[in-house]
Amino acid sequence: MNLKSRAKINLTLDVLYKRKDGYHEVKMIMQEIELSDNIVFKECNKIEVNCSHPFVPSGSSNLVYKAVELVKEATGVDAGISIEIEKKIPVAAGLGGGSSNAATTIIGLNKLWDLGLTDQEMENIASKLGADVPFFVKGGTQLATGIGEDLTKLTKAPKLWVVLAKPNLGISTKEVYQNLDANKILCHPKTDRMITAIEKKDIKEICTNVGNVLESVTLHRYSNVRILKSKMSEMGANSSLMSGSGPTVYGLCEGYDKAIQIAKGLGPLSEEIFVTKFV
Ligand SMILES: C[C@@](CO)(OP(=O)(O)O)[C@H](O)COP(=O)(O)OP(=O)(O)OC[C@H]1O[C@@H](n2ccc(N)nc2=O)[C@H](O)[C@@H]1O
Ligand SMILES: Nc1ncnc2c1ncn2[C@@H]1O[C@H](COP(=O)(O)OP(=O)(O)O)[C@@H](O)[C@H]1O
Repeated sequence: MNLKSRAKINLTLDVLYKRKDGYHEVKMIMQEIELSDNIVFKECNKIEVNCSHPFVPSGSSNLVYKAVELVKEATGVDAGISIEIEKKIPVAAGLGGGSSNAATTIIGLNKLWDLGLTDQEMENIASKLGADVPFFVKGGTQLATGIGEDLTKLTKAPKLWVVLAKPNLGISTKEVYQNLDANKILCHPKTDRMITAIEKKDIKEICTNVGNVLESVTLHRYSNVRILKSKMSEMGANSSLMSGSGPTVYGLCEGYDKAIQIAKGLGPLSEEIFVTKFV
């Protein structure tokens, strides 16, 4: 069996405060995009996870392996599986690639092993793997609160094209959060306005209200992320923003031709550029 494992971007990402457990209380709107990895499931008598990408581990430290173990633990199934991850989503990029692979694994095993798990049960398993993992069980457009695991499905957002540019550096989410002072955030995104804009399918308002407080950490440290963001806007994207903890920057466009034109213009500045769209 083959399943697509799609990436996400954060249309908004607000941090409300740092919690006692060290995590940050967030309020963010996540959007699933078409860019995807391919996950291949094959019958096997033990757990095997392979990925040929140089920065993604094979074997037991891959999030997918951990997802298989958790599904087995939660359901009592005694079976093996061989999983191959064909990577296209840039790694450590703010696009949730590993989280998506883990959620797709839970969904895949639910089908293959005929487990009858509900979405809620799959989200509960997913939340043990990482803050971003539960989002990918249902995908689409969702409001995420808590550390990212309290989810509310929103109306499907209107179709927008997305130009992604990933600078040649990997970013640790943990480090970005550690370098954020939640008490000194000057400008919080207007999440509620974004929700209304999505409900009304108001593209202009959606593009006006994108915002990510983690930009204050990553843009400050890396000039190439700053440059990519301003170039996207200069070249005519309706808006541009860093996704998650970065360093990927995205530009939103109403038309495919504009998105392609921007992607071509960014060529010399970034090795990994994709044109994709909202799911
Ligand atoms: C920033 C976001 C936005 O969507 O995405 P990415 O940039 O990773 O794609 C997420 O909050 C990332 O979610 P995820 O990547 O699953 O995070 P986890 O593995 O659970 O946590 C990694 C580390 O980030 C910090 N962390 C994570 C989530 C959160 N709400 N507060 C935190 O402080 C913690 O230090 C944790 O040890
Ligand atoms: N299946 C996986 N796909 C991608 N990265 C993985 C996977 N399993 C473990 N990792 C590790 O998780 C880290 C974060 O990767 P990723 O999920 O792509 O980040 P982000 O959420 O910032 O886009 C990487 O350094 C990688 O080594």
